[in-house]
Amino acid sequence: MTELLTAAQMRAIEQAAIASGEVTGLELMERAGRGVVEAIFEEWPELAPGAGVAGGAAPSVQGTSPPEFSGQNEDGAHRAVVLCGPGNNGGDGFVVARLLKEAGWEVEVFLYGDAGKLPPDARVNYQRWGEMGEVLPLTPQAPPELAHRHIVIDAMFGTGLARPLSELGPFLRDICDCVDAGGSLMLQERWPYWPPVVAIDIPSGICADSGRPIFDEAVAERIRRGSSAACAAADLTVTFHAQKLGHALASGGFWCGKIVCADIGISSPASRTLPRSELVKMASDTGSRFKRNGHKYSHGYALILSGSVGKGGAARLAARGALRVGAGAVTLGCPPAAMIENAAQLNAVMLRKIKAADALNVALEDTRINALCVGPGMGTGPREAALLAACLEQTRPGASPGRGVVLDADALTLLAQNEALFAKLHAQCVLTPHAGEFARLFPDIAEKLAAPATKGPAYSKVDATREAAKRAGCVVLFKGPDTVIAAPDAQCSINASVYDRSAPWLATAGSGDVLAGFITGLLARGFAPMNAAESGAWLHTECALSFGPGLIAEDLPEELPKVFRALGV
Ligand SMILES: NC(=O)C1=CN([C@@H]2O[C@H](COP(=O)(O)OP(=O)(O)OC[C@H]3O[C@@H](n4cnc5c(N)ncnc54)[C@H](OP(=O)(O)O)[C@@H]3O)[C@@H](O)[C@H]2O)[C@@H](O)CC1
Ligand SMILES: [K+]
Repeated sequence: MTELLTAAQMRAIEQAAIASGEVTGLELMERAGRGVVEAIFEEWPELAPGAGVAGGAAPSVQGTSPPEFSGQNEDGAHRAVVLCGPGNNGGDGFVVARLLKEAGWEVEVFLYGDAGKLPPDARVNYQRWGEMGEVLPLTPQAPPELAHRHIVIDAMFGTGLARPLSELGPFLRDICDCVDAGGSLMLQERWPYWPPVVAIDIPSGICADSGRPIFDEAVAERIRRGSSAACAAADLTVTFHAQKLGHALASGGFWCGKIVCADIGISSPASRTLPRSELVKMASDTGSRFKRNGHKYSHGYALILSGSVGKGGAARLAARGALRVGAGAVTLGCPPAAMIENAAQLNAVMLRKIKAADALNVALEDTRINALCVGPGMGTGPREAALLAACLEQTRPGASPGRGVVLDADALTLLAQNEALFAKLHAQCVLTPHAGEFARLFPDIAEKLAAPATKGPAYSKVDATREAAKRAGCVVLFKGPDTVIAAPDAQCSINASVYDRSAPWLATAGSGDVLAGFITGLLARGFAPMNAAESGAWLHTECALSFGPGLIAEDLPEELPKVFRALGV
């Protein structure tokens, strides 16, 4: 997990740096533009000065001839189109145009908006560029030619996007087409028709706080007809200082392509999110550190409630996850009829008959049990509702011993159906809904999140999860490729499986049950609910990355020892 900022936080950091005299806005813009150019040359070394493409043919692929068009003008220069917008994102674009021109490129610059209204720093860079080349108007009626160029720079809108880019939609479609068509091709193969698109800060049209494209009904209709796009896709996005929420949430990761964060030399207040090093430390705590001495029960004891005959797989996966993550002992509590089935499948996990709520209360007289997991494969009948009520009662803050409880799957369905149960939620609980479960539990919040984003900053998954956590009075882990974890006091983390942490194979049956087990095991180890949820989610992704494609849920707990070893535990 890395520190992610909102657009407002980034502006505040920038303003503080300027106010302290550390740097001027103009210097920041220069560094931003330089960061973009450096990232381009790093990503495509064949475009870097002295790489041998300029003045010669485009590099060939595996000894084959270069494409008919090699992309250079008659002087052999590389060619770039820079699309600038009316704010400081456009200002960055003018810097990039100047730096590329200084590197010998042929650069065409277009401005969307009125040059007279550019903010001061952008205007200075507009004027500096004006001494080197012309600026043409970017109009939807006469969009610039993108083919036969080496790079397209999207500097139209960044963190200041406030409204839908309605009239630019058809042109954005062309940009998306470049990215779509070129996606699987090597750079030299995509030329001359599909130049790579480099977005400055964030692809234009994407809200930096939510990762959602901002569009209105008119654009939505045009998108449905295929004649428009809501935002400009990118092959490479270069952002500054720190990634923004919109790079990780919703479809942000998809539209950004690859992301690079350029250092523009400003210091900022300490991170309020959990850095990776902290998680590594916490992950280490789940392994050897707490196990240097003591006995199994001093490492935590988890009780996982299971469903009836034939429904025990989910709870068994959770139990295995809890044990592997480091709980000293794990018991699976199941209806008597399911004992034989579970006994045939389990060894290290212990078994106990729990027919109904009274049996659960007896089981919980064992004060060594300090974490519970309720819901995976459990069922949603009256027995299960009573079990859930008993669990909530037995884990309430102040009860002795202190216990944490993970509520997943069928427990979430029961909570959605039963207001009285929902009202019993408390600070020791962790809810782990996927999108469907979240919508059943918090329909009004889900509706807000699903409503089209028509202005920025748009309502985000972070907003939704925070609101849900506050209402429920407990930690909510809202699953997805952009998992968001929030506590009632508004603490929030994102565990996004995007970019180099992308693990689409994690979307496999039973994977959520293992996650519930990981969190339960960490609660048993004494982690606070928020830390247990954050670390569980992070380890879950690490296991998926470590295993790779082909992963099934059973593999996740078995991968943990390898992940711990890699962490130096
Ligand atoms: N913060 C930092 O540290 C650094 C920031 N830097 C850079 O600054 C960027 C942020 O600049 P920014 O604030 O000027 O916002 P930006 O995205 O250029 O757009 C604002 C303009 O767009 C307009 N507008 C909005 N929506 C519109 C629409 N739908 N259709 C039409 N117009 C629309 C809006 O108009 P208004 O709403 O004011 O009427 C305003 O004119 C940031 O992303 C980064 O690239 C770097 O230089 C280095 C350090
Ligand atoms: K942009």
